[in-house]
Amino acid sequence: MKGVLLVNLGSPDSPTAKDVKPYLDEFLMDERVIDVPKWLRNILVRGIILQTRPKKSAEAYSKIWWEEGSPLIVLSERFSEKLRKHTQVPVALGMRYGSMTIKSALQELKDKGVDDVLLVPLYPHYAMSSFETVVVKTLEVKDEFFPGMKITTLPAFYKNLDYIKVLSESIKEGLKDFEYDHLLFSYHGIPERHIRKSDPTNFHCKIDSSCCSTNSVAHHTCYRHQCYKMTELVRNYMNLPEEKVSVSFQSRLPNDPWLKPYTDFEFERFPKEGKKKLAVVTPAFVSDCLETLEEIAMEGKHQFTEAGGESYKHIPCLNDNDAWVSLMAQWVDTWEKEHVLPQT
Ligand SMILES: C=CC1=C(C)c2cc3[nH]c(cc4nc(cc5[nH]c(cc1n2)c(C)c5CCC(=O)O)C(CCC(=O)O)=C4C)c(C)c3C=C
Ligand SMILES: [Fe+2]
Ligand SMILES: [Fe+2]
Repeated sequence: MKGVLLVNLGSPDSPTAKDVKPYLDEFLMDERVIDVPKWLRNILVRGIILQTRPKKSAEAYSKIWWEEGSPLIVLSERFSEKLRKHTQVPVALGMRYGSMTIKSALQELKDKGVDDVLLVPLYPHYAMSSFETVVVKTLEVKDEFFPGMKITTLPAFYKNLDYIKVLSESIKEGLKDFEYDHLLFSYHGIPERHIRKSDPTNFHCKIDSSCCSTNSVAHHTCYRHQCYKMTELVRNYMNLPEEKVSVSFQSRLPNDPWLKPYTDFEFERFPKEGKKKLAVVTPAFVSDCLETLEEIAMEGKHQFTEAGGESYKHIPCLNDNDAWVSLMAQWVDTWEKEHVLPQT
């Protein structure tokens, strides 16, 4: 029998340093997130980052935490609940890190008689630190605890035209009562090194202005290409002029070069260039989370207005948007009945 496993990133159990620390430990000790030899990762994460970050992160989480819990978890649960109403196929939700594990979600499916699973990493783009680590972890859990299960993965859907339509329509809705002179697509950043590591040709991705727009097999795993492609497709769908839209990358850790331009630098730059009414969309995330609600909606607004900006709006992620739920249900049903995955 077929079933669906949705997997998102995860959150700490509460916005306290005590709960944030083990969560960040699991997250940052992932070899696909901090991709250095284990002994060095130990020093960097446990010896340096975890000495100070949990307190700082807990303060940030406190600002966005809801009565029902972490926004990312609550919104992912709302999405799963709605999806269950739209499809006959059993749906379970797990998180890559934290206490809502992939193992318990697979167990939930197994208890319902499921042995053929569609794995849906809740990320529109491929990156080794997001999409790939979900796939690898799920296969590890399956091999160890559910060896009889079959797992099929839904590919990254960043350029699926139905998804582009749903995303664009939700952006249009978010912009309805807001006059803007620039629309910024702020994607989660990754270290530049990750792009080179994920390049199967070993030479295509130079992270210059041209590689991501020159056709290559590398694009299947090039996060940067996929972010620019998604932006272009949304811009075309919305019929916006090229100069009214741009891309940036947010949320970096110190010491490494990460994908540029950096979102916080753009917030400082835009007002000086006369872009004083800014709308920001965060399409690397399907659900609002710390990175959108605190870093963009709160901190970003502060940075932009301090730099001379006049008006600012963060457009929410798709969350449990009805059209998004229906599209996922359509993908699930097509896979269940026709064994076909969506075109990407
Ligand atoms: C090396 C560090 C990190 C990489 C690489 C990275 C990639 C990456 N992350 C997401 C999605 C999310 N990240 C979130 C929080 C978050 N991310 C990092 C570090 C890396 N992410 C940290 C340290 C944190 C924790 C918060 C903090 O201390 O600042 C979240 C939000 C989680 C929540 O509970 O709300 C999401 C979502 C993607 C998609 C990605 C690669 C493309
Ligand atoms: Fe992250
Ligand atoms: Fe590229």
